[in-house]
Order: sequence, then C-alpha cells, then structure tokens
Amino acid sequence: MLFQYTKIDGLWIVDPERFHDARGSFGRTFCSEEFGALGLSTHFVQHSLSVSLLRHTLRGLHFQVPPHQEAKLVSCVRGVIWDVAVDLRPGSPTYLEWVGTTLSADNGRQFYIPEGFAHGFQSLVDDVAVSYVISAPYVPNSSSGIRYDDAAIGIDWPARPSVMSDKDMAWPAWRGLVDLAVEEAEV
Ligand SMILES: Cc1cn([C@H]2C[C@H](O)[C@@H](COP(=O)(O)OP(=O)(O)O[C@H]3O[C@@H](C)C(=O)[C@@H](O)[C@H]3O)O2)c(=O)[nH]c1=O
Repeated sequence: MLFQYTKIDGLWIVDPERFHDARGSFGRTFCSEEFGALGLSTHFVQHSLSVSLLRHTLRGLHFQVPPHQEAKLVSCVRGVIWDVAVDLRPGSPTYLEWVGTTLSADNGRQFYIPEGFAHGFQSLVDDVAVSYVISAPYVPNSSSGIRYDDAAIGIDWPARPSVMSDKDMAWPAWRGLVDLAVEEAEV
C-alpha cells in the first residue's frame, strides 16, 4: 500500500499496490501493521456501502461529535467520486482547510480521514458505490453536519449538486454551529 501525506496532518491518501497476472490483480485495501506503524486507526467497527444513482449527487458534510468521533477509510468501489475532508480540529494549524481527491473503482485509491474532520463527496458519474470502514458505531444523536457550500470553508466542488438529502440541505454553516454550541453552554 502506498501512503501519501496530504497538506493536513493526519489525513492520508492510500493508493493500492496491485500485483497483476493473467487472471487480473491482487492488492491489499487494509493492513493493520502498516496502518498501525503510521499511527492510523486499526480498529474498525462498521463497514457500510452507499449507492448514489445520479451523477453529481452530493452527500455531506458529516461528522459525529465527541465522544463519538470516528475515523473513516473511504473508497469508491463502482464509478468515480470527488471525496473531501475538512479539518475541524480546534487549534489545528490547518483548521477549516480541506483536501479533495478523486476515488474510483479503477484507481483503487482510499482516503483515510481521522477523527475531528467533516467528510463529504460528490459522484462524478451515474451509479456509484462508496465503501466506508468506520472506527466508531453510528450514534444518530451525535451525527452532525455543515453546509457543503459553507463560504468559510470554500470547497471547490466539481459541479452544482444534482441530488441532496433534505438533511444535508438544512445543515448550518460551521460558524453557526460553533456559535450555537457556545450559546447552549452559556444557558
Ligand atoms: C451513516 C449511517 C446511516 N444510517 C441510516 C440513517 C438513515 O436512515 C439512512 C441514511 O443515512 P444518511 O442520510 O445519514 O446517509 P449519508 O448521507 O449517505 O451519510 C453518510 O454520508 C457520508 C458523507 C459519510 O461520511 C458517512 O459517514 C455517512 O454520514 O441510513 C445507519 O443506519 N447507519 C449509519 O452509519
């Protein structure tokens, strides 16, 4: 497996090392020794698959609040997506910066997104399947999100979204969420 740093500490692009022969190819998608050696999570408790039917469908930006934060290892097993992670770690030198990368069934690339990040993606073709391996259980009350087009983050999405969930359309901007948390703490 080929691990590439991104400009954000803790966020990794993981490319496969594929061995080809007459039958096709073989390559690892996870290796606890290699992940552990880099300080990445090796304990995953959920594996999920999402299918998006139409090109330019957008999902995100999602995260779970403490103590239910999760690391995610994301790959696209059918089609192509533009996958994005946003650094929401207070005090991080790259706070609110984002990284996007193209994941496809062909390139076999995975995005390792640690705790403290929001995640989202946009399908670039019809009928994509996205696989997630996640380090923490799904806790609906701890699931949160921010607007995909939050100006303070400024993600350069490939296209206007064609389909989004009502929930994703209704997320506030990040600043709004932080302000709300402070107000709640003061009550
Ligand atoms: C995420 C999730 C959803 N669900 C249920 C809740 C709901 O009824 C249905 C669809 O959920 P959502 O609308 O939240 O699905 P979706 O918008 O695809 O959510 C996903 O988006 C991407 C960007 C991520 O990063 C993922 O971790 C996850 O948050 O599936 C689970 O049972 N377990 C889960 O882990």
